[in-house]
Amino acid sequence: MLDLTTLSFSSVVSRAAYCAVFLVLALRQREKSYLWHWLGAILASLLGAIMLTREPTNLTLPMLESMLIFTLYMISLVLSWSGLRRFYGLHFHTYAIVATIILIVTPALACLLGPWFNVSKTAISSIYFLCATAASIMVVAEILIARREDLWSQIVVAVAFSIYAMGFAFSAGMLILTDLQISTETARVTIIFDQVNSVLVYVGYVAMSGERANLQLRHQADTDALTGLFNRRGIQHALAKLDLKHPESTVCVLLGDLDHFKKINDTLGHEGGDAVLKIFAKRLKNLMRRDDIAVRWGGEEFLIVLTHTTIDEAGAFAERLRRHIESEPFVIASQAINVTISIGVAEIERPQETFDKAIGRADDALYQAKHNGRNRVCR
Ligand SMILES: Nc1nc2c(ncn2[C@@H]2O[C@H](COP(=O)(O)OP(=O)(O)OP(=O)(O)O)[C@@H](O)[C@H]2O)c(=O)[nH]1
Repeated sequence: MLDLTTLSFSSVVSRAAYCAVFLVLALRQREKSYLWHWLGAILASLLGAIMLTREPTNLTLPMLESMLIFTLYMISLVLSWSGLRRFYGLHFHTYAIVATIILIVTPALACLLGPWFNVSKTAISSIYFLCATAASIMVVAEILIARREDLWSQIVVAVAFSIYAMGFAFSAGMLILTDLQISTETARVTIIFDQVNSVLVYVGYVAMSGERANLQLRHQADTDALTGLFNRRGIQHALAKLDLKHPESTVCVLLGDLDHFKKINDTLGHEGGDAVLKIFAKRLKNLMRRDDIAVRWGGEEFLIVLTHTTIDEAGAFAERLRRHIESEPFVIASQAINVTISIGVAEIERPQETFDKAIGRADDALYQAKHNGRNRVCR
């Protein structure tokens, strides 16, 4: 069986190692403020763990040292929470700041004032455990209730803090309701529990950061930087996500090409042409439903995939888009420019026809539209 000193020592060493990892991460990505919060959280708990190596049950320590340890652990929990808020890009409301200050200060005040009012060390510890429970619940709520991002790794952190919350609540309950004294055995279990759980938390943070960076990279690789629409690579991923399993569901493709774009470039310059492309993409997105897919297919050519849409509905959509572009001039650097679009429409003959073939037919229809005088829709 491992003795308390060895367990406390390993707790300090593992926290020191995580500090080193987070320091490197934070220094490499200084703009990511959440990494600094989490580094602070680990540092505070490292200092707390160092202080506890002297007396892991924290019962015979002088009150001032106990106060410091409780404060450090509360700071660590609060920084975990604030780091999460920064991670999700959220600001701190005044009520949340007040709540966190209360959580940090309460156990410290209990340590300071407790002896004056003959409050036992056990009761003071239970106040700390109650505050720690509240802080852990705040972290879990931040992740689970808000569900701001679809990251699997955040579930690891939420589970770890749920276990912390239950552990803290259990400890507070035991201290309040029973005569339980913090024995060597209790301290041993607590340190092992904390050791395992803290690994889940810190590895979870690193995984959250990595998972999000991965998703962002994939998003960038799939997206056209100028318009924010999918690029040719992205459509493969977008199509894979679509529910096309039902053979009855009709899918249509539209291929649109802005008319005389070369002239627009000649008039406004390349940057002006870029601005036209951006505005067009914005207007297109405003007309689309959630499941529709828009792709920048080439320079001024756009592919639109409409699911659960018949060819008549797709034709009507194309006509609506054409009129919307024609009717409202594009304003570029205070200059109003009339823009028109030609669109070819085709329905994918499912299940035998491939997307490429249907796009080929939409391209033929687009050619027809250009050939017939532009600013029109052809099937
Ligand atoms: N500003 C800008 N221009 C682009 C971009 N990609 C392609 N172009 C320009 O778009 C123009 C396309 O010209 P064309 O293919 O001749 O077609 P068009 O002038 O639109 O004529 P029609 O399609 O026949 O109506 C070319 O001048 C390209 O340089 C881009 O990302 N930004």
